Amino acid sequence: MPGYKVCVVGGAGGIGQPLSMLMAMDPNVAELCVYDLTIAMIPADGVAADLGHLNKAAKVKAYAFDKDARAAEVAGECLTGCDLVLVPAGVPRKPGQDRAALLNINAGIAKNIVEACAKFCPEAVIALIVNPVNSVVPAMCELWKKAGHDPCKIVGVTTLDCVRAEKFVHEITGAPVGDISIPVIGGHAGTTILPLFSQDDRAALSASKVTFGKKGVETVHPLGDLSPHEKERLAALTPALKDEIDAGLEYASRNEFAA
Ligand SMILES: NC(=O)C1=CN([C@@H]2O[C@H](COP(=O)(O)OP(=O)(O)OC[C@H]3O[C@@H](n4cnc5c(N)ncnc54)[C@H](O)[C@@H]3O)[C@@H](O)[C@H]2O)C=CC1
Ligand SMILES: O=C([O-])CC(=O)C(=O)O
Repeated sequence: MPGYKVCVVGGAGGIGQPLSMLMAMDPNVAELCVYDLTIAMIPADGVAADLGHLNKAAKVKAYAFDKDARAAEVAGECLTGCDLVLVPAGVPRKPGQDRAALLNINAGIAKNIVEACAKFCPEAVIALIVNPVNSVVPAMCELWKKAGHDPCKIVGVTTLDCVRAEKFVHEITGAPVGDISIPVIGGHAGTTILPLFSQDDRAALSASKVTFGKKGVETVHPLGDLSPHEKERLAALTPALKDEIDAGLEYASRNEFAA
């Protein structure tokens, strides 16, 4: 087994806890860091203690930092040597709010963490779950590039959209869930989420249009054939997606990692 070191930042939160459990159960993971704030509703220490009792190989450790601390100053032990940093740290939206409203606060949280990754684990793949994914990912990629690092290491996580599309198709068609494979393109926000139902090949393949390798994203695959309806939806969503990417780039133009 490869024996990877993984950190889940926001690891005591709603997404972070089950994600940390999945990581602790993965035989590829030798070391798991559950990183959160000292003010977190559930203490990182408790999450790590419970996960550390799973009869799995991963060694689990907790890190909790003050909300005003700079990760680049305090998170050295936690991040050094990480192969993968998963980031569900951030504020979730409230009913009626859209994901874009979270940009300023969550980009600040992501920047604090990604800046520390640039210092302590610049070779790690950094997977951003924090919303709005469509803006936070381009923002962090730009800042990462400005700091001289390879932007193929920064990815957004939207697997949830594939999982949902596959479940809905299963519920409607009754086809076995394991046989359904629906790629989803367009990003992770309201109308920009475009499931390509026409490409369901019933072939239990990964729904992803991206191939990962040691360097992060190694191949971005073409979209393949789209049905007329999908082409129409893609044309309609592109301006919204572009605006969200531009909002991220605009954030990056006003900010940089602290020296
Ligand atoms: N990409 C996707 O598919 C999805 C993204 N999300 C996004 O993930 C984020 C987290 O959602 P939930 O887990 O439901 O929220 P939550 O509030 O339950 O958990 C967030 C955790 O992040 C921690 N945190 C906040 N600031 C931090 C910082 N500076 N450093 C370290 N930890 C920090 C909090 O203490 C908390 O434990 C939200 O932005 C949400 O919109 C949620 C679901 C799916
Ligand atoms: O809806 C949200 O705010 C959280 C999220 O991204 C999702 O569940 O798809």
